Amino acid sequence: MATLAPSYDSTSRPPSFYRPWFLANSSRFGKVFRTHILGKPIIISTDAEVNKVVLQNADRAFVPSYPKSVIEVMGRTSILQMRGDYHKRVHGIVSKFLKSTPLLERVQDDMLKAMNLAFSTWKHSNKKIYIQDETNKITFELLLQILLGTDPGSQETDFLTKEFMELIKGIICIPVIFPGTTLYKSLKAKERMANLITEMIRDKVESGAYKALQYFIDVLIDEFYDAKDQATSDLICNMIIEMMIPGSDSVPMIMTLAIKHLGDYPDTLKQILEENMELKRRKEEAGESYEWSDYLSLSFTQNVINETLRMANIVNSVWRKAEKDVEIKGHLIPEGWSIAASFSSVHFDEENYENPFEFSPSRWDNKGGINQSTFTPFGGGQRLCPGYVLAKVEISIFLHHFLTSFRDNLKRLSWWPSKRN
Ligand code: HEM
Repeated sequence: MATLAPSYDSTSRPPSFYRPWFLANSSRFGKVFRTHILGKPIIISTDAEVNKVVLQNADRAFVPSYPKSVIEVMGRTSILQMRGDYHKRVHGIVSKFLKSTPLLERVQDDMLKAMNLAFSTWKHSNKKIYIQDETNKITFELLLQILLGTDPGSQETDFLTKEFMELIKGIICIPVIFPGTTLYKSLKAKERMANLITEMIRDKVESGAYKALQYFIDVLIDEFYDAKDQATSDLICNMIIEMMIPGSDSVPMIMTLAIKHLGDYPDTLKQILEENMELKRRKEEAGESYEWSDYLSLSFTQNVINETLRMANIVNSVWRKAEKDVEIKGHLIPEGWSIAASFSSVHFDEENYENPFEFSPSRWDNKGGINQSTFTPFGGGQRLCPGYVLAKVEISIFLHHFLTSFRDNLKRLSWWPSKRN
């Protein structure tokens, strides 16, 4: 019989659960301090209020600043490179699509199908099941469905998944483009993905199928495609591929860590099970099927997700560059300097959270209006993550069905690492 493990085998990364001691204790060094990294002047902020000003002034005083390899892989026409009104327009299009009710309804159906398939495979497997690898597969195939409408298990899905694995290696690497280097191979993989997506765009345009506006590719064709301008097709390809980068690893990481925490804290597991079993009972008694919004109504489950987001810090800081001298709370950020707004530090700061290293979902009880400066797992301001509703819906659906349908198998969970002291 299979055992379930939360984390990873030798082919995937471990969950990003670590204690950023230095950053969490950085107030000892001052909450905003100056340093140099590779000779470049950098200001690191671990102050919630300073971070908030930085986030809210993106594009006016501060512009996003990323390593060269990220810019190469994401592309010069990436949303990260966009500024001003154009960025606002594109961010609005992405955000509207990812939050739309028809999309979330489809996500709930598709996820349920993918999870049922996974459960039946796990039940009959004798191997150890790695939750992170399994959720990676489920959510990446789902993401491809959302972006392009490709079916899980189809040739296109397998091709794009394989090439994406090569592409993602180029995100953090030595930025040298030369045959054989990681970045070169990554960009070649991106080219092969773009060729396939270009064909899909052509088919959609010729058949008019994009007019149904079902998938992200459809929305982008409708907004940007111009048959006389090849650059518009390239732009669409790039936007689709770049969406796979923030959309891929982040959601499975939170699913994995939520499950790991539930295994470590039996009282929390009991409480979340009761809440989810109650919803399942209600649905069965009324003979109703689930709506995507049902999952978000589970308040304790949302507390567990928020607490996991607080501690996991998938995006542990964002980087900006000052376009002019800016003074925040008496700290001068000179023009041309980079500033790293550290979310991890704020999330683990005792001034903001009591016993910050304790996994305690009940700290979110009755926190309807979550503090916008001390809780920023999805960033904020104009660059607030456009995928945050989708992410929360996917995580909530996963937790509900994992806990309720796969309940008898919870005892087969084998944790690594076990609870840290
Ligand atoms: C738990 C899951 C996720 C977390 C924690 C997360 C976190 C973040 C954060 C912190 C930012 C802001 C970066 C900055 O200010 O520079 C961001 C931006 C972004 N995220 Fe997410 N994200 C998640 C899931 C997703 C998903 C599922 C998608 C899409 C399918 C997505 C798409 C994006 C995009 C396109 C941006 C860039 C927005 C812009 O610059 O205007 N994210 N995300």
